Amino acid sequence: MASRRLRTLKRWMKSKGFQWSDALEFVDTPEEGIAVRALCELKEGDVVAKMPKEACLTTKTSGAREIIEEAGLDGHLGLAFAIMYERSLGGDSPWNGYLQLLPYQESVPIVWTLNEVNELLCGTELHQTVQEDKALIYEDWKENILPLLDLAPLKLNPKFFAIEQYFAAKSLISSRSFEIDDYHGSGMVPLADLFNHKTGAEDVHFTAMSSNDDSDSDDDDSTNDGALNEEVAFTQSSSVDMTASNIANAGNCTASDLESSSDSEGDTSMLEMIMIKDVSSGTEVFNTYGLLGNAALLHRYGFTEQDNSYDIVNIDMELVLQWCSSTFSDRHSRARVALWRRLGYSACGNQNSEYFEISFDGEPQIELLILLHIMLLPDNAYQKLDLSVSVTGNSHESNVGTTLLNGYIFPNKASNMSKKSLLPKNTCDALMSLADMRESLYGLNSIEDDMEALERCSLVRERKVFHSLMLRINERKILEKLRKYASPAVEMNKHSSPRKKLKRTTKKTS
Ligand SMILES: C[S@@+](CC[C@H](N)C(=O)[O-])C[C@H]1O[C@@H](n2cnc3c(N)ncnc32)[C@H](O)[C@@H]1O
Repeated sequence: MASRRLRTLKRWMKSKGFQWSDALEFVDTPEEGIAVRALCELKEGDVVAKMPKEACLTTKTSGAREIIEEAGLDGHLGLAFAIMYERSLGGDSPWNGYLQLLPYQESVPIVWTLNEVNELLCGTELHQTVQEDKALIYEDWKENILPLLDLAPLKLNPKFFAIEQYFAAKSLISSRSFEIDDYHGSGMVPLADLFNHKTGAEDVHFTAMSSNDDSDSDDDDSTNDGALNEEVAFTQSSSVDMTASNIANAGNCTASDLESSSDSEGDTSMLEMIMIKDVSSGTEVFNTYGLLGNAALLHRYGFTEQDNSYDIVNIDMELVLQWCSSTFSDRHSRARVALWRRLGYSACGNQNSEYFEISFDGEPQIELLILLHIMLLPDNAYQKLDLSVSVTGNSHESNVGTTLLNGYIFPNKASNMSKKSLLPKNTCDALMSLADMRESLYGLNSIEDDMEALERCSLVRERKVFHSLMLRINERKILEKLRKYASPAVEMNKHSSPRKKLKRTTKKTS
């Protein structure tokens, strides 16, 4: 039996022209919220849900459109204002039936208190990012939203536009919004946002047909007529309106396919959820929010996954320089870093925040290995290399997948060969030191303490503690693997996996 809030949502969706397969069931539990389940077998290619763009909550459809446009509130700032505005209308909002189902906020770290952020995220990839996010979000609100509350003709009720409401709206956007099209930008897509996420094992995809004609926007350069824009960031499906013409055998719960927009001559007014694999009866139907590590999942969606192979740990350039300063003079370190750069190497990030990635397998980025190696070169070897770079330029990469630096061979970026087997001992020692320094950022608790704490922790009652422990522990396990990688005693797997192309996803801003 569906919960009252789900029944209200379904009535609202029907009244707005949403369609969903009767083979989908929405399940609402107090512990886990809403999930979507297959009531019978679903087949790859089935269109299981259709959502009218006009019924999505966007800066174009909201009653606040004029205010948003006049105030120049772009992107997510405008969408957050639209959410606060529609919430302020209560029962008078056209989205009331949808808004009543949403949580007040999603428990993502931007809505945690600063104390919680400092305590729970200390040392993790998210700590600094979330501190910065909180400050930036506050500034955005103060600069753009607060002044609107003083404009009498707008008659905005300050209660619904306070900083807490802004943070809450931002948390809903980060965890539930979709990129709709060039005209609407990102928006809240009812029904699509009921599906939970599974990394790399999703069942449905969210698709949006680019609309060129339903727009009065002046950017006429959207050339992808009828092209399917696949949104990799989550989504789900919902059940079909029984009146949909192409539902077969609904009474017997045979999965029915809604007419796809791509079949119906590029109907750009509808968004769709399409099955990308067969799903058997009784199982949950998952979307994907992207191939994300735990830091990014917690940051945007408020949860983590056990054994997430997209996890990474970063070692900041600052930490590397700190290690250098404990062994070498500043002059030495600066000269070696400069040579490393002249050889054409760089770290991830930008000049203000450079970092090196350690993959889920504990493998450091090759650029870090080369920097450490150059840092540790004896003076005469350094001078020889420096001279040869001055004479021949930075032609240090050969074509055969390796780089030869003063007698040591390093694999090139694209190369697959094991890096460890080629590492000089002093580079391994430096890696060990860096692993220890990175580990110390987590504070006094050992990884064993964290694991015990996780065992005692209730996912339902202590969600923030649970997911932050999961993040910490998995990051620390990567550092353990880095130590193994750098340890001369352990024979490494010579067929190490190719580095996954991972970005530092935690730097995202909503
Ligand atoms: C788009 S909503 C999905 C529907 C949501 N379960 C609800 O109750 O409305 C995204 C949110 O669902 C939850 N969620 C999604 N996938 C999850 C997963 N694999 N594990 C835990 N929570 C998940 C997170 O709270 C996330 O912010």
